Amino acid sequence: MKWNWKKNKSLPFQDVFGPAESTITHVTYDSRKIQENGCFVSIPGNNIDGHTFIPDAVHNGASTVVGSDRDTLTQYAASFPAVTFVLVEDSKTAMADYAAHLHHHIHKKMNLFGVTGTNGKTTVTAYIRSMLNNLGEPAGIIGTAGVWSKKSKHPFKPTTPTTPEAADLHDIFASFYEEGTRTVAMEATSIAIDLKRLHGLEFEVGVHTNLVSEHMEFHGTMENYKRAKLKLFQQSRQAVVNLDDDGMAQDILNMFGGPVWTYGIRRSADIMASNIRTDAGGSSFLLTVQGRSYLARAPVFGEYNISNTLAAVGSCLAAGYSVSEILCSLPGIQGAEGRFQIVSDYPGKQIILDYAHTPDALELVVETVKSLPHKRLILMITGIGLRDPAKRPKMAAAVEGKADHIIVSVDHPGPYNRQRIVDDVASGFHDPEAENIYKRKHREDGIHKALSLSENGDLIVITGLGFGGYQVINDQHVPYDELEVIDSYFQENRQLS
Ligand SMILES: CC(=O)N[C@H]1[C@@H](OP(=O)(O)OP(=O)(O)OC[C@H]2O[C@@H](n3ccc(=O)[nH]c3=O)[C@H](O)[C@@H]2O)O[C@H](CO)[C@@H](O)[C@@H]1O[C@H](C)C(=O)N[C@@H](C)C(=O)N[C@H](CCC(=O)O)C(=O)O
Ligand SMILES: Nc1ncnc2c1ncn2[C@@H]1O[C@H](COP(=O)(O)OP(=O)(O)OP(=O)(O)O)[C@@H](O)[C@H]1O
Repeated sequence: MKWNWKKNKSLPFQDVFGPAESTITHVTYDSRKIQENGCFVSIPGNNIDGHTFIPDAVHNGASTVVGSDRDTLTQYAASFPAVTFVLVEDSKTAMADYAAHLHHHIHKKMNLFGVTGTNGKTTVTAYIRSMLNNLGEPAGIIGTAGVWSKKSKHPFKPTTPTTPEAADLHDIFASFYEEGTRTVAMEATSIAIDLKRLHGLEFEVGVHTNLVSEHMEFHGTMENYKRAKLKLFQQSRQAVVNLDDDGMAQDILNMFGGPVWTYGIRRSADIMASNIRTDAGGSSFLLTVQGRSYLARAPVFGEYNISNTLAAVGSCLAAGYSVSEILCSLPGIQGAEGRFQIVSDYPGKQIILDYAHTPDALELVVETVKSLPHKRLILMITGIGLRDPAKRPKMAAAVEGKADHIIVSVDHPGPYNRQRIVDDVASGFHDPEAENIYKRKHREDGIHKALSLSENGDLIVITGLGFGGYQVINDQHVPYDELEVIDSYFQENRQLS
């Protein structure tokens, strides 16, 4: 696409140096991804200033370089006269605007659901996707579980854990649109919102799950964290709000002017669930929508997943589906990988994998599994190197005395000392040296230890960040496959002491 920077008034910028016209085939923030006729957006990062990589980007074929540092751009414009240099006030918002322009603002033709909240985002997006697909509306998801169109997993290589950078998002929307997936349920994390990855998007529905303390290492205070999440609702036409949540439900209701569907189990709301009964195949419950009740069934476990189901029901109601259509789609609802995933490949072993990585999430999972038949409960919990260290001992406190054996291990150590992370978690137990507590510095060893402790009839519950395809070790994304790790135990029948 040829861009004439001076003539096209819809492209915001402050100044242009070099040729006023440039050909652009892709927009990216990473010089290593630049190819012929790429538009490189230099972003001042946490580690290094993206302006440093301008020569690399030009060498790799950039026709256009965007940045916010006037002096640097004018210097490079003199060295590379064939390249267009575009000065902007804010590189991140410019990147979102330019990526949208490159793809002819296709996002405006798409039906976007944005899900925010501390816990449950991935699950709710997966539920919405499966319900809409069951209802005949091709829907995809974008989030921690990866990028899935209606058909299959997208070959997108993530550079962020959950919500991709704006340039990547617009590429994904374009490829979804091309293959006929016009509806997307995506996770809208507070960090992504603060870092303007969602700049310019308009959501048909903004969905809220809950707000408890998380990501303090980024936001610093709960107020900042909440403020970031609230911004999603400034970009949404309708809202789905969990009234059971004390963290931010009322704040959304106070600020939001559009149509709202509220949901809740403990508090009166537009959409409610009661009389919840769980069996080996899932849960049955009374679904009440605006005062009328219906018998509903869904293959989900635990009250929190009923709550997540209500969020998905609210999203489908907001999208215009009737209650009877929704009731038909509920039995086909599907969760995301690793979210209360039951592994039934190994006879005699009952294994449940769950992404719980906050103290609250951990408590809920343990409460839920306790209602399933079992002899002993063997539980693995983790401390996350790359997240707020203050949370680590709280993970132990959340489960103390609630399992027969507890294994403490590590997720995403990053550059941090593994032993320190394990010890930080264990310090939350009254007696960190108790004989039913085992410390393992590597997730793989923790899982093998849990399996080696188990006998027939025991329930093995492995929690933490085992899904996503990698673990961050130092500054490397090292490939990691949870199911392979489990399988290797049975292949080797290894017994760790
Ligand atoms: C805090 C944060 O969001 N960091 C993201 C940010 O990294 P950074 O600011 O450290 O980047 P940097 O290393 O200083 O580099 C600066 C710029 O130079 C560029 N560069 C760098 C090297 C090079 O050779 N060429 C080049 O052009 C980089 O692409 C970048 O644009 O830009 C990188 C490139 O996109 C991201 O990979 C990185 O996400 C890291 C991996 C991360 O962990 N992000 C987390 C905090 C995050 O975003 N999490 C949220 C919430 C998760 C959840 O709760 O579920 C999420 O939405 O994922
Ligand atoms: N509605 C909920 N309330 C509380 N806890 C929940 C809820 N839904 C899920 N959880 C717990 O949180 C864990 C993570 O769930 P999920 O991946 O859906 O959340 P998330 O918000 O996407 O988290 P992340 O952004 O960190 O990936 C689950 O495995 C479960 O233990």
